[in-house]
Amino acid sequence: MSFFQQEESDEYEDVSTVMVRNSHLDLMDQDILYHLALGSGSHDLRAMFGDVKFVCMGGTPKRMEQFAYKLMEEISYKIPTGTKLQDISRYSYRYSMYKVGPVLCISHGMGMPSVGILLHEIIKLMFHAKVVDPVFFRIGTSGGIGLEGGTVIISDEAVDGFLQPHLELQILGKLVRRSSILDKKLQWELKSLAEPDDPYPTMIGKTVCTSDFYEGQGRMDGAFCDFTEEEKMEYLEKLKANGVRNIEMESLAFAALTHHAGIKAAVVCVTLLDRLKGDQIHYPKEVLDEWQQRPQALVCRYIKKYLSKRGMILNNHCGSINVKSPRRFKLVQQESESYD
Ligand SMILES: O=P(O)(O)O[C@@H]1C[C@H](O)[C@@H](CO)O1
Ligand SMILES: O=c1cc[nH]c(=O)[nH]1
Repeated sequence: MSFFQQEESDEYEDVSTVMVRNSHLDLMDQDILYHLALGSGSHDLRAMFGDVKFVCMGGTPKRMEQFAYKLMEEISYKIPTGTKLQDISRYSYRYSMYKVGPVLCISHGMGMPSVGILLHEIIKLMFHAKVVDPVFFRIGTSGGIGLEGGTVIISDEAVDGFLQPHLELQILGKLVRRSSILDKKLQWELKSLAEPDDPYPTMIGKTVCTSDFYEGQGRMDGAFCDFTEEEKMEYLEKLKANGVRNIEMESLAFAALTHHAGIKAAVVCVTLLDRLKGDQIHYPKEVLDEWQQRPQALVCRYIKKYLSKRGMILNNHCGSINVKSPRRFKLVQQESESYD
């Protein structure tokens, strides 16, 4: 029996809207989500985003646009002929955001400061829109530890370079720690969706999150390097011995901030190389593009399964859904531009 069969739908029953932990927001007459080019005064956030169930984030605008179109196909979400998905945050010139029925697909840029700013604003967006129990995913890339390129890792824990499971923030000149906890059950549900035919392994493991791609990840090919090959290998072997499967740059902030907001979240990354064998990412673009789609495929299966189980897979015309569904997905007005 699969995980999904064992855990019947009550595990997913909607129970609460997203809460922010900031009483000051109540005193503001409007909240400008500056980096999203949205605001509670300028937009009807409830009407635009009230039906969101999943928020998917990844580094680049292109990946997230590609993911949005993949989802469209998978959940039969239609937009008017001759139009294309609109980048809702295009006027921020920071992040890109696409909405496909109940799924938001957003680029988060590189590193924890970038994903942290985005999470503050997306969590507030969920709050203003009165979104009920959303699930957040990061679909990313990473360096493998003793694993070949193309391996999919579902993070069971996000830790820093000292292997500590918390995010350290400097707030008002003081160090504040937030636990970087990810939802265990969600990890196993995702793992259960890896198919025997997938031509690559999918595994659960610990993820190290660093503040830098080069020296911070023990690379010797940056502009600077003050350590030896032996010191580098000693560190990477230590990570391996401690159950670390991959290294990337966002999971710690992603896990800590979603956990602080009480949001269920998962990090799914593909490895682009084995860091025990080298530093440079030398695979052809086509190979890397295909690898990047692997975490997307897993998350897509999860979303599809969730929606199918509730009779929420969309019908064949714009934004409508089955009558069984308790909520209606909204079609954010799409641009009247033809596909490129
Ligand atoms: O989601 P992405 O592919 O951006 O994640 C990793 C971590 C850094 O943002 C970036 C470094 O190349 O890739
Ligand atoms: O080695 C890698 C590859 C992708 N992203 C990272 O942060 N590190």
